[in-house]
Amino acid sequence: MKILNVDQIRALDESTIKHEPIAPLNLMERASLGFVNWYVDHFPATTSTKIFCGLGNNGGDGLAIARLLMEREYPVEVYVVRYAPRESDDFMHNHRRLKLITEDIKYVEFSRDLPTLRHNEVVIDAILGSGLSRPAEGIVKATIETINRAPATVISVDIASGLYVDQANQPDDVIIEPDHTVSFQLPKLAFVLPKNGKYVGNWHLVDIQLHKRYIDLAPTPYYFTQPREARLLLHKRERYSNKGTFGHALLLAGSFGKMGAAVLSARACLRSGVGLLTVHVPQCGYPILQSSVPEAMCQPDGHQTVLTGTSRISSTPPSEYSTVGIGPGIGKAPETLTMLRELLPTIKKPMVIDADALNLLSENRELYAQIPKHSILTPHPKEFERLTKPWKDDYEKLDLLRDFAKTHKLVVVLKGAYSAVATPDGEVHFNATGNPGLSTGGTGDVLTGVLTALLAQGYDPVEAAVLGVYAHGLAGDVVASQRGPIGMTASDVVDALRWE
Ligand SMILES: NC(=O)C1=CN([C@@H]2O[C@H](COP(=O)(O)OP(=O)(O)OC[C@H]3O[C@@H](n4cnc5c(N)ncnc54)[C@H](OP(=O)(O)O)[C@@H]3O)[C@@H](O)[C@H]2O)[C@@H](O)CC1
Ligand SMILES: Nc1ncnc2c1ncn2[C@@H]1O[C@H](COP(=O)(O)OP(=O)(O)O)[C@@H](O)[C@H]1O
Ligand SMILES: [K+]
Repeated sequence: MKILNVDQIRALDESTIKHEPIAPLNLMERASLGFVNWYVDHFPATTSTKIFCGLGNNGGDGLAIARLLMEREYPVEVYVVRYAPRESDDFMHNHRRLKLITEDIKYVEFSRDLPTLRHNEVVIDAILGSGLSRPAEGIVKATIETINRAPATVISVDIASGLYVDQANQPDDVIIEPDHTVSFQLPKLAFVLPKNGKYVGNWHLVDIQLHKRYIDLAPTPYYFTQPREARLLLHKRERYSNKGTFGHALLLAGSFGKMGAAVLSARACLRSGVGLLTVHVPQCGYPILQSSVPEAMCQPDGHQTVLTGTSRISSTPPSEYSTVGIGPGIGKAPETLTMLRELLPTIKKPMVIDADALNLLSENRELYAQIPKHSILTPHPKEFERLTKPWKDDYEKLDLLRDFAKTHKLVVVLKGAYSAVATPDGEVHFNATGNPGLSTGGTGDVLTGVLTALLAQGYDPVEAAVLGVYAHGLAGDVVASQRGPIGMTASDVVDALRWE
């Protein structure tokens, strides 16, 4: 699913009006009805509802929502925040229509006009929408502050008032902090950026049949992966397959005290369909891996506690495996850096690079050029900062991410809520699955195992990253639904991986 910018959203609106064709007012009615259908599903008709409307089309939506809820006999109070002398045409039309069914529209010009908001009521925020062009001030600011202080449940129409759709807010901007945002048809870039979490709440999309062809043709680097799209990437298993069909992966993982990372990664790799798996671990990890992951072959390093790449048993060179995954728990010993330095030029196929392998790279940036093209790197934000440089806001971070992936021709998974998969072409695919239960040690190692398995099976690296990140988050969601997010462990995530 595409994520469009604010100009495209406006043009999409116009394109829908022109091509369907539909009158602008009817489109507003459709959007408002979409919101109301969502509302009715979530809040009973006894819910005391206060709707705050601005003077643009977001306010027009608010007025139409008020009328539609009144028709459904919700106890509704309407407050129009009069911050400017001018109203949009569709606002005016809906204002007239609402006045036909109620005398009781309240106008807020001064702080004293603002009502008291209680915990058992719902506030609908339709003050400012995608037309936001400057920070909220004066009575708009006072209204937003009052709503934010209130114990009421807050729902924003389309986007929280004061939040920009696709550009950074300033730290002192006053923005609605909703419990929910109900937006129209397509997600907005602002919804998937970490700093905006409290200005978005839980977000929901209502389909208002905007012009499909416009959406199909609109150029954008940003996508939001839907379950249906992720599932389409899954390869089917042929009836006449054998373990050779699904690749032989080499995982370089673990060091003294961090063998768990190797175990988790290996288990996840096996749970993700790899045909054969060899894990190269320091000698101290040999009995651990052999007993905890009997399905994997284990190759002990020549060194007792860290990886050096040497082995006393005769072994296949890394370049001959279907793919190589490196990083979980390896530490940053000088010998391990030497191993990485020697390994990279020999590998000609995309590989998976994570954790301390990324940190070693960031301390030795001359190695970037040696990373096989289209490899998958899986930094969390701190690791990504080490690989690049600090950013001033989430938008600058996104630019850095796209730039890094493009410059080095890599697939970069920037992990976190809504993990972002950046492609060598400069696209970014945001992932929807996952939850805060995954914020626990070892879940990143699990992801490395998953991605290594997919590359070994011959998945295209971008598809592997999009599908793997999706399946990993989904496993986390399954665990959260069974036992709640708080006690989730990385092992639970491995066990919950499913490929269907
Ligand atoms: N596209 C879709 O899918 C559909 C969209 N629909 C709805 O339309 C909404 C967008 O409507 P919109 O363009 O009228 O914008 P909105 O934010 O209501 O008001 C802009 C006005 O506010 C002003 N203004 C700006 N910042 C300000 C500030 N800080 N303080 C005070 N004023 C400020 C600004 O002034 P200006 O920048 O022109 O000087 C302008 O006059 C969208 O969010 C959705 O709800 C649906 O109905 C149909 C389908
Ligand atoms: N709040 C969250 N919502 C969704 N996914 C999350 C959240 N927090 C963490 N994750 C996921 O959990 C994993 C954590 O990886 P990482 O930080 O490398 O952990 P570790 O190094 O302990 O293995 C990533 O895949 C990340 O996307
Ligand atoms: K709003």
